[in-house]
Amino acid sequence: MSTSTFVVSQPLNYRGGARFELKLMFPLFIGRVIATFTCSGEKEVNLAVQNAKAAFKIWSQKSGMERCRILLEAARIIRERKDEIATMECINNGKSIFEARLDIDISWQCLEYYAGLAASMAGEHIQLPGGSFGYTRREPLGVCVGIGAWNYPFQIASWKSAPALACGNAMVFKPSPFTPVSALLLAEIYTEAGVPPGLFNVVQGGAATGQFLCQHPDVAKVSFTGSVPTGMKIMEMSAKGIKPVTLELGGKSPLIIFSDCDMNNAVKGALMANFLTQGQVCCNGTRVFVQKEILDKFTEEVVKQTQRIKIGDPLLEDTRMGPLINRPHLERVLGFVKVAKEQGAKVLCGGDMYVPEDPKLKDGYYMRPCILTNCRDDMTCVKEEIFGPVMSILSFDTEAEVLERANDTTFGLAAGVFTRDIQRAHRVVAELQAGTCFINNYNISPVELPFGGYKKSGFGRENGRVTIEYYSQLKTVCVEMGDVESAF
Ligand SMILES: NC(=O)c1ccc[n+]([C@@H]2O[C@H](COP(=O)([O-])OP(=O)(O)OC[C@H]3O[C@@H](n4cnc5c(N)ncnc54)[C@H](O)[C@@H]3O)[C@@H](O)[C@H]2O)c1
Ligand SMILES: NCCCC=O
Repeated sequence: MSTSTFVVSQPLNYRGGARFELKLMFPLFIGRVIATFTCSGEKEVNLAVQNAKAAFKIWSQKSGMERCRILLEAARIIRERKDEIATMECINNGKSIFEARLDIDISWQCLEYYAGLAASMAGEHIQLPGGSFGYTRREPLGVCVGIGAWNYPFQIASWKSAPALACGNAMVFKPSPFTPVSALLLAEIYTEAGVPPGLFNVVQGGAATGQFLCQHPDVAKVSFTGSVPTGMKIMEMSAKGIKPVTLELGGKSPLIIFSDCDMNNAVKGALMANFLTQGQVCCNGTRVFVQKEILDKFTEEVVKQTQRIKIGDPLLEDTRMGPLINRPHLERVLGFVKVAKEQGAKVLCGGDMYVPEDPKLKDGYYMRPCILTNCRDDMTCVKEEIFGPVMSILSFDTEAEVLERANDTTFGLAAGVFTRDIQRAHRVVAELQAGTCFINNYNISPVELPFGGYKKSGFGRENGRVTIEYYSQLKTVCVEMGDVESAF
């Protein structure tokens, strides 16, 4: 597959175990149209939900072990087709092939993890007086909807569908219209692995399609990944149907670097916290607080390493940064850099458009990764989610001061701390108002650990054992072994 020739010719909607055609939208890769499709309307959404309902009847009757075997087989197929899926993801999103492979690894690991839990899902037995007893059953919810963002298309589809299917649910998934391609591969893999046709469906489209899904009376739950403003709308629509929601939203996370840190690791951590997927990562630690004593040394080293990041064709092995998702987004990110300068920040590197020498990449939405210094907490670049490769460096004196400033945000997705002082590390993370905290690392995603936000970054969790609770409901059964003692 090559950067200049890739075009999708197969249909991009998936219902009842097969692809079906609709045409109109035009996702781009490096400035070129790679596929066309039309948004699913009310009729298509309804058909997908009906297909999912029919498949749910079969799937929910299977034992945990039976579901486990099929999910393990799907994980095996993903592993076997890793390079092909990663290539598709790279073209779908623009992230480097190196990173796309990591995303696919995390995806099959997620399926494997929930396959394991499917077999061990169980309720409780509770002894009551006189030989009576009660027990609980963990039951699926029904048809769940997954709505995804464009930054981790395959991984988001996996993180939502794996726990949903493990619990016995069916799913209708809507990818972002900017990255419609790779969720289809997951749908085909589930079918090949043996799920009933219709268990995992893909409907393509934007806001209107998403609304049809959220408002559908036969949908039992919505799991959403995306921005805070859209999250509010999803919650409002779900509230009208009393549907449980999981909201994985945006962030503006702090990364705190104390002067006693291992400098090498802290610099590597700051790069991991800011420049994966061209900086388009929800949990990025974009507010980098550095203790005054090491500010100059840290800044010098982080700039040096940022300037070495290889930007270019994401399909090449040594590329670490591809193009941003589209032109409006690139312009938005560059706009943040412009405002930062106007507000007094100093650009130490990058922050401008980048035109690769390779002529086939010339229409791509590239920018050079940017480091801003002289930042203040009240600047726009420090307060708002930029969702691009822009790191803001802020200095601090004391632990108490940095904690107050780190928590001074309406977001609460993630946070990180670098220090060699183990007691300080735990004391600081205990005070940080964030759903996911990293000590001496950043932006790693072990599927065994729950991931999700505090405050406006959302609620509910993905990954980890706890997610079973977000895709199932508890039934209590009370069993009388004696006679009824009537009050009447
Ligand atoms: N917390 C997380 O796990 C996580 C992960 C990835 C991205 N994000 C966040 O996602 C945002 C970037 O993604 P985006 O630009 O795709 O977000 P977005 O909110 O614009 O869109 C997300 C999805 O919602 C759909 N949508 C839009 N309007 C809708 C509506 N009214 N009803 C139903 N669906 C609707 C879109 O088509 C898309 O599929 C950032 O804020 C980022 O932080 C969060
Ligand atoms: N590695 C998963 C990050 C999800 C947020 O964008």
